[in-house]
Amino acid sequence: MIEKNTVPTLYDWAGGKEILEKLTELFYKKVLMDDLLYPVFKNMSVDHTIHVAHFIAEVFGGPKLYSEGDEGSHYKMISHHLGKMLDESKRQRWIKLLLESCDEINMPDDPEFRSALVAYLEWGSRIAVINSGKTNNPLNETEPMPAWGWGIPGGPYISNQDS
Ligand code: HEM
Repeated sequence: MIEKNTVPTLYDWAGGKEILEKLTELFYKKVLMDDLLYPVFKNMSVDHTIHVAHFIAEVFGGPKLYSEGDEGSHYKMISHHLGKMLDESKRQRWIKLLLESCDEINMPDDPEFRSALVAYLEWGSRIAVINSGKTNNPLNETEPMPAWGWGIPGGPYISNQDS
């Protein structure tokens, strides 16, 4: 049970680094078995799976696993999407497989967490599609990493029993 006056980060509530690494490991297994997404990801780098976990971890308020640990940046992440020519059908499949993976590894499914998670995935994936049609990176190299929070709900679900 969480204290009412201490709101965890999305990263902590999700289960931290281990759960996010487990999530992307399962997700990219599904991606590589998917007819629509296999051609997009068949040449992905060996570090891709772990880098995406670390990127999301950092955006969700965790340690700087991507920008410091992996020497990444928001600019570099955007660069990876340039010219990939993604479209809405690929984006929707990507989201579907990711959310299926969340359920299969029993990530928190309270309304507040899933609402914040889906909002972030919608935002990030739509930006990925937009940038995939470009050849030049629209960001400055010094652009900070995005940061995501709970939004209006303000924190995870607390049942009436706990109040
Ligand atoms: C919230 C949404 C997304 C996030 C946070 C994200 C994150 C990332 C990151 C961190 C990388 C770089 C990995 C590295 O440093 O090695 C990357 C690369 C890439 N992403 Fe995304 N991505 C998102 C959405 C998408 C979507 C919707 C697609 C396709 C449907 C996509 C396709 C790719 C591809 C093809 C690469 C390059 C893989 C490689 O060649 O190594 N991404 N993404």
